[in-house]
Amino acid sequence: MALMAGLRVPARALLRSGCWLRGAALAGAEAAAGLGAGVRRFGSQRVLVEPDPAAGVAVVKLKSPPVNSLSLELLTELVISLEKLDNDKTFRGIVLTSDLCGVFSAGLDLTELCGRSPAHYAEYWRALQELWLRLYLSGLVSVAAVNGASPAGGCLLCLSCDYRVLADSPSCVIGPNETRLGIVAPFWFKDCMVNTVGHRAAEQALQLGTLFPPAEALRVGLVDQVVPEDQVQSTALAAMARWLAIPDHARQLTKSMMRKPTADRLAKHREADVQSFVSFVSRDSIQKALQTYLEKLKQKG
Ligand SMILES: CC/C=C\CCC/C=C/C(=O)SCCNC(=O)CCNC(=O)[C@H](O)C(C)(C)COP(=O)(O)OP(=O)(O)OC[C@H]1O[C@@H](n2cnc3c(N)ncnc32)[C@H](O)[C@@H]1OP(=O)(O)O
Repeated sequence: MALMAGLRVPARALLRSGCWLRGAALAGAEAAAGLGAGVRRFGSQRVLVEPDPAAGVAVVKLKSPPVNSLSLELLTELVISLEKLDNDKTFRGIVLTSDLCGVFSAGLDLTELCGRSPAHYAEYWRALQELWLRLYLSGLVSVAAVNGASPAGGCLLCLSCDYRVLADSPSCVIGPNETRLGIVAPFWFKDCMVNTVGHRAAEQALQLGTLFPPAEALRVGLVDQVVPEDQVQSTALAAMARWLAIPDHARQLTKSMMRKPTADRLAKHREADVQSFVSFVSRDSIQKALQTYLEKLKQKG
């Protein structure tokens, strides 16, 4: 304990990243899923990809301790992994999950949004747009296995998938809490919310910055299933099997028909959206609000 207190961040990071206590159970689950025997993991420093070529499915795990906040590096690595999987005919589906315990993704990395240059904000926002467009329009079936808290940008990742399974734990809150930070979700995040939960529920959640506990997230339709924590990945894989039973071409054309009009609203005006973000985030009042929020988070930790 004293050692862990002395090495606060690394110890927490290790606990989360390794999920030490669950290591043996996970190894067993991997073996049961057919991983390990001749099947190679790939990916990058922050994104672990566990392929199951026989099933045509890859489990994509975010592993950027301590909280999988969406840094420029994580966004870039995730786009690269998704592009690779999208272009590999072996794969028909991905399960997106977290390799950390208790957190799916803390959303945008606030250190990317504070005290940086306009050029940096623009580069960061382009990377976020790129990730959203790639995930939202992916021809692969995407199932989010949400095994931890998923505020704001974390929620956006989940909403961009085709199906969401959330762990039934009080810490596994999900929702668009931006206004609570004094910031505003982009219109394409708003559109995703509306498309998922309907206009009235989206309006309330976005204005109030609601973080839904699991039962409420299920009730409002933000997630499709809530299951015990240790069943999130297996439930996501079972859901995946149902989606993969549909012929790809018909499902993909239908997905595109449903999603392209939403994606096009951004795709056709990407640069204007970048400039609007840069001017918003550069305001003194927004910088102050973000700094204050980040300091509160650090004090809490
Ligand atoms: C101007 C922008 C305009 C529009 C953009 C709108 C679109 C999207 C916006 C966003 O996504 S904003 C980010 C919103 N995210 C949050 O509000 C989540 C904040 N974090 C938390 O609530 C918690 O950290 C947690 C995810 C529930 C995990 O809690 P836990 O107790 O497990 O960890 P702890 O709080 O101690 O954090 C550990 C460590 O990580 C740092 N941290 C947390 N979140 C972020 C983050 N989003 N960005 C950067 N850093 C983050 C936290 O400060 C701690 O750091 P420390 O170890 O140095 O103390």
